[in-house]
Amino acid sequence: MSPPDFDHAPIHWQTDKASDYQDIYYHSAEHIAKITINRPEVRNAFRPQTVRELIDAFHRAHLDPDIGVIILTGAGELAFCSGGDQRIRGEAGYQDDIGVEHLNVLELQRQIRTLPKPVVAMVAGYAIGGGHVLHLICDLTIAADNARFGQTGPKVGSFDGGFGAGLMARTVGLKKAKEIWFLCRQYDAAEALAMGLVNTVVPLAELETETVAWCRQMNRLSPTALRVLKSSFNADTDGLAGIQELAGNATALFYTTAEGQEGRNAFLEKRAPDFQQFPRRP
Ligand SMILES: CC(C)(COP(=O)(O)OP(=O)(O)OC[C@H]1O[C@@H](n2cnc3c(N)ncnc32)[C@H](O)[C@@H]1OP(=O)(O)O)[C@@H](O)C(=O)NCCC(=O)NCCSC(=O)CCC(=O)c1ccccc1C(=O)O
Repeated sequence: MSPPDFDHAPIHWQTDKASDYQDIYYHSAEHIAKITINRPEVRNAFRPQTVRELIDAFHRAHLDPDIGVIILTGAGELAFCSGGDQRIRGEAGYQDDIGVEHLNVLELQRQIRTLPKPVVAMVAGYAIGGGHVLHLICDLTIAADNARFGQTGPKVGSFDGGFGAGLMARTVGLKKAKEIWFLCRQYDAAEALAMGLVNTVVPLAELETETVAWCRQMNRLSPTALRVLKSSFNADTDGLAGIQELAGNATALFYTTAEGQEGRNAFLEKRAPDFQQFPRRP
């Protein structure tokens, strides 16, 4: 008899009743937060309000010490996200309720990169345009077998020359990244797996179960090791901001040591610090 598979057991999400999001859902259970773009009528395209709410939800999951891993997904089976809502695209960005034009998804991208917890994209259906970039930014991607991936920028008069181009090239290689952007083709889940764009492909009916299993496995590991690894993977791509994130982790760890605390204590006690007591390790 095989042992019980707790990783794939059902999960019972708690809905957050306190938040008044219009465009997203926030669920949590077992140290996992699940953030869902809920605009299925437009294949989960985002508007400035959607992005504002996503930033708020990620901030919340970031600050919650009970959350170890975050899932980003889209409502329904037809799409993860179809990028910026083209119906409200103005002359210089996406218009909010009072007509101000934004490209605030770029802020969300940076937030997911620097958030010190693993973020997993759970993709059913289309991940297209800015929605494709969002899954790319996430640390891992679990795809359903109905997933379809691609960029449309040069077709609809847009492009993402930041992470959308640079991180794509580092993920799938330069030639493939240029193909994705220059030809605006769509790729099925098997092709995405073959080019290293996703981590695994599962039947649609098993998408959430498998994603949760991966999250449960990560939640059993050292949060500090995962945190420092994430910033290490991102450091060179993200330049000084990446080094800042990695170094910030070193500073936070240093603060927890007696050596780091000696400096603070000496200042508060108005005496000279005694760093001679600490070893110069090889
Ligand atoms: C996603 C599709 C391939 C799905 O096709 P299909 O299943 O056949 O459904 P449709 O009938 O086409 O769509 C159903 C319904 O949804 C509407 N819709 C779909 N996508 C959008 C959208 N992005 N905006 C608005 N509305 C959308 C569609 O019109 C239908 O509505 P009806 O009323 O029923 O007609 C297909 O829908 C598709 O190709 N969609 C468009 C994909 C696209 O081109 N997206 C925009 C890419 S550009 C972008 O995302 C920029 C983002 C950004 O902010 C940015 C800015 C600066 C730098 C970087 C970025 C960045 O990329 O992040």
